[in-house]
Amino acid sequence: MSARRKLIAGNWKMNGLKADGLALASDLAGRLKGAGPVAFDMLVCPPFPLLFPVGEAITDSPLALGGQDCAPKTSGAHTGDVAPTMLTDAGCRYVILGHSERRADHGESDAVVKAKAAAALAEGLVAIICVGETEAQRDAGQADAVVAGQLAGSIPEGATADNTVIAYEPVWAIGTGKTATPGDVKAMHAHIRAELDGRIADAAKVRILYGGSVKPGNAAELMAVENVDGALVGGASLKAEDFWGIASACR
Ligand SMILES: O=C(CO)COP(=O)(O)O
Repeated sequence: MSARRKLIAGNWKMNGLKADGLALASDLAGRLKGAGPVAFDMLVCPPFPLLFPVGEAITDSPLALGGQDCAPKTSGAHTGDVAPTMLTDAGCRYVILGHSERRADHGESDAVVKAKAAAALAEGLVAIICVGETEAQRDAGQADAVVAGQLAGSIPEGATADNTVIAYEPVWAIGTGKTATPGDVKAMHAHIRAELDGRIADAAKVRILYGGSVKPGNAAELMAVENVDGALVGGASLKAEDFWGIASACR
């Protein structure tokens, strides 16, 4: 039994309008309330415009709220950006940073991710820092080196097991229906844990999530893998039944 409590995080990405988000979050909050003590923490990360209404709808629930990105600055002339303070103001406790879609769509480098994470930690948010290799990098035998480089470049000073979570999301497994094998996941999560040593205080206590086509049907197998401390879920987090099914696979 791991001392690390599992975190089941839903990344809604750019999906859903207000009514959808409210219905989904309220459904999950209701299930959490009805379930009594559970073996996991549950988090939803809606698009920015939904943070305030969803946050208000789940105020009295253990369901946690997170943003999908934040700026590396606290305020000012940065059109289109969202400050970490704005996330906490909306009720967020977490923020996803360095997701491969942001690295690809917005050219976010490790240095940018690190600056964002530093700003998030300064605001008291928990940073979920995403890493993962592309299919070409894996095929070339570079997966371990790529992930080690991302960890070295993206983790800010002051990171601890309490304020930082790592999410391993192989790019080729995101939204493709392909999942890494339990053996590959075990090897990569052990590699990540070893790389965290010396970079994060209490590295043994850091939660390392797996993400990439996690579904109710494969969750139990993946969540049982050593050093897998939860899931970062995209598509299957948009249906309460599926997301709850994934969480229920946690033992
Ligand atoms: O990118 C992901 C979560 O951040 C994973 O997305 P899918 O679960 O849709 O593959």
